[in-house]
Amino acid sequence: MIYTVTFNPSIDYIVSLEDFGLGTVNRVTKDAKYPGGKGINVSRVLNNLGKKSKALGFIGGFTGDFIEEFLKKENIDTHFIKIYEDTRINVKVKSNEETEINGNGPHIDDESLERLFNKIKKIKEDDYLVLSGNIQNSLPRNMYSKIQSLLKDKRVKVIVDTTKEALISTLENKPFLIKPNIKELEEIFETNIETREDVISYGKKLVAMGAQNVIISMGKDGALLVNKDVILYGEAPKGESKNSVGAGDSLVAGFIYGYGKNKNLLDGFKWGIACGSATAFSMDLCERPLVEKLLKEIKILTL
Ligand SMILES: Nc1ncnc2c1ncn2[C@@H]1O[C@H](COP(=O)(O)OP(=O)(O)OP(=O)(O)O)[C@@H](O)[C@H]1O
Ligand SMILES: O=P(O)(O)OC[C@@]1(O)O[C@H](CO)[C@@H](O)[C@@H]1O
Repeated sequence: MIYTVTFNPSIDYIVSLEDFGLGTVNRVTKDAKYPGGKGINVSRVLNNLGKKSKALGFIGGFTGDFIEEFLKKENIDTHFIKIYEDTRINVKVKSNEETEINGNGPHIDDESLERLFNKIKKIKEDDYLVLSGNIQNSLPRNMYSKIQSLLKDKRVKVIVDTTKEALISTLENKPFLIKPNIKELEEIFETNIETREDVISYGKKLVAMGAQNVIISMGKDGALLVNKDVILYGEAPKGESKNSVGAGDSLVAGFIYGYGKNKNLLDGFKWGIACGSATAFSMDLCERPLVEKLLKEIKILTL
């Protein structure tokens, strides 16, 4: 079974405008609301590919209800812990450029946390666990590392997609996969990344620090996969970008789906890039027919 954990889900309120002006009233031409948060996006893409997962995390208030009902309608298995405060709303402005405004999110009390830990302890050998997205500021930065420790005696494949200390603290427990984008890689190493060689060299450092596999996603420039044996580069297909929100989560979902078929990294990488790009070319998260079409165009090079 694949479990996704979203500590800080959101309603993603997506607004399209002709020109976005600061300090003035902006009128939208189109808007939409989707359940968001990185783990939830992974569960939704897996579902679109025809693969079941269980979505775990914390939701609260009317915004939390919206998310749960939306996911139930899509037939996604949810096991959320209900908390007192409202789930956040993240605003995504699509105009000449994309601008995102992400909320802080609600407080998580100790009892709710304990309830999540108890669910996670039940995860079995050979299951997958996706720990994705921001953890509320009131919680310790090593929260994902603590969760890994709950499973240390089981061979669970842990996938981590988050930022800075929260990500770094998971490396000593040897996650199966981490997926920083370039900006996140720059933040981790407090540096500017200019060339593909830079990306590879920082990817190798993350492997030396404990990650079994590192996929660095690079938007329209595709992605690099680095582990102790190989360096693979996957070119992204060309197309009109409609939405980059969730492209990285789609890559993670595609990877798990493709890898899970024959435990083959190359297949995982191809499916990952196809799903990421299919989401970039869609208004919502990717659907299987476009993913299958793009899959035929993906070229992987061994560097
Ligand atoms: N404009 C684009 N054209 C083609 N493919 C794209 C484009 N943007 C993203 N992709 C695909 O999606 C993958 C993930 O994208 P990206 O690097 O933007 O992830 P991310 O920054 O983690 O996204 P997010 O945080 O919004 O989920 C890329 O590796 C690529 O395959
Ligand atoms: O604030 P976080 O947890 O870092 O990111 C949250 C978020 O931007 O990530 C998803 C896209 O990856 C969106 O659905 C959601 O709004």
